[in-house]
Amino acid sequence: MTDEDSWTAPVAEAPLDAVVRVPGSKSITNRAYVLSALATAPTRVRAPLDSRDARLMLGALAALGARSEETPGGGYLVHPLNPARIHVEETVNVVLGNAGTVARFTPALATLGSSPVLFDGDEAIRRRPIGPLLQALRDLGADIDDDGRAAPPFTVRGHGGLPGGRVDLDSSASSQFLSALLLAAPATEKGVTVRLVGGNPPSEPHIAMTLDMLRRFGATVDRDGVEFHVPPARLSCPVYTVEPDLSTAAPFVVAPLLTGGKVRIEGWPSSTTQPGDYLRGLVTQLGASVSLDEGGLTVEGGGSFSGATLDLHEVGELTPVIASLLCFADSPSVITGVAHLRGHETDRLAALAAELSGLGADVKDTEDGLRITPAPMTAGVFHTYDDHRLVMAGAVLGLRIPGIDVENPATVGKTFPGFVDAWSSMVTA
Ligand SMILES: O=C(O)C1=C[C@@H](OP(=O)(O)O)[C@@H](O)[C@H](O)C1
Ligand SMILES: C=C(OP(=O)(O)O)C(=O)O
Repeated sequence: MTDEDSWTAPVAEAPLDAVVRVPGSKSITNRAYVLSALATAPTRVRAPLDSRDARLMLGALAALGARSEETPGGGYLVHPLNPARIHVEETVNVVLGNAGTVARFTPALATLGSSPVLFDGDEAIRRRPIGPLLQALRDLGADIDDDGRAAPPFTVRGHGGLPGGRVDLDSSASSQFLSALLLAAPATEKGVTVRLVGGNPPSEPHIAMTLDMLRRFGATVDRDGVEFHVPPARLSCPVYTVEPDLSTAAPFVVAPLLTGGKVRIEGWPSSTTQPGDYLRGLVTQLGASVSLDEGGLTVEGGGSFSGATLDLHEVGELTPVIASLLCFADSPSVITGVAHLRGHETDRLAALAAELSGLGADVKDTEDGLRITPAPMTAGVFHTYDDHRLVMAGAVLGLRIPGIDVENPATVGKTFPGFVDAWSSMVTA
């Protein structure tokens, strides 16, 4: 049952036997759009994600002077940024929603124009970290006015280009700070050399994704440990095809462990930088059998599984779904390495501890993760804090527990507007 406010997640009454298609990767789509806007000729982005975050990115780029048009057969043709289209004196608005990729990747682009650009979004994005990125952009020559808030709303005043140069960056709160500097680097006058200081950035696969996609658009990228160098470059990539989103696939991949039977995810790439590929190893460790062929990934599961100690530092966005899964293990689990999740869409560690414990499991948030001690769980409301991945986590619980009412299911539209239908079809297939 779905109404505007809640959705009763379906229980799997029998082992699953389903084939699922998930939409394009948010992270690849939004990088492809940014790089297309910085290219010298239009790029056709094929099979992109169509969701709130992806639309916000297209909207931001349009506001900054890079228009895009839908192409027959799906996807978008993204035209290069034309800084001259931004009129002096008029303030341009970029709407961030709660999209980390839009908030972190687009401010550098506003330095290329010649008018003030105001960045703001949902209440939640005002609480997410961005200060070290704004400071690094200033160090590279950007003119940014944030009234000392180190948060949206802030204004970037374009002066027709970003000088670039060497900069130290603490990217420990989000890998997106580093990705943002690297994505913009080819468009700077001197290129950019970033030296990481502070703690190790999370989400290493997303950094690898940034480097890989820069290279595909023709940039040169050198990495020497904690130092990255990207010289100025003329970017181009006539066609870019987006992979399915393997993080969005997470609840579907783990489902057979809870229900038995099998689920096939179509289009799983044989080689990828996406963090979601970690799931293949994880579900194997938990007793599923997994086979990857040219057409996709098949996961077959069933039976009980033991808890695990997992460092999810590199794949933090998978935590909500994995935490729900581990509530059904036959021994306790510990998740570490994800302190930065307190600065995601919501404080995910606090939210998961509250919601999973509220339904009966014993889940505690620690300084950098979760301690999960399984216990019988019962029906109730699973609050989602306007976080798409909490909707997915609630759906996973519902496979085994009747009466899980997932609050505000529409918020899953950040990355997968069709999630509720796709999930229900999988469960009833
Ligand atoms: O660069 C990206 O596309 C992303 C990087 C990660 O951010 P953090 O490093 O802030 O966790 C990830 O969690 C987010 O969903 C997408
Ligand atoms: C952290 C996430 O999103 P964002 O791109 O807004 O950072 C996420 O999708 O889990």
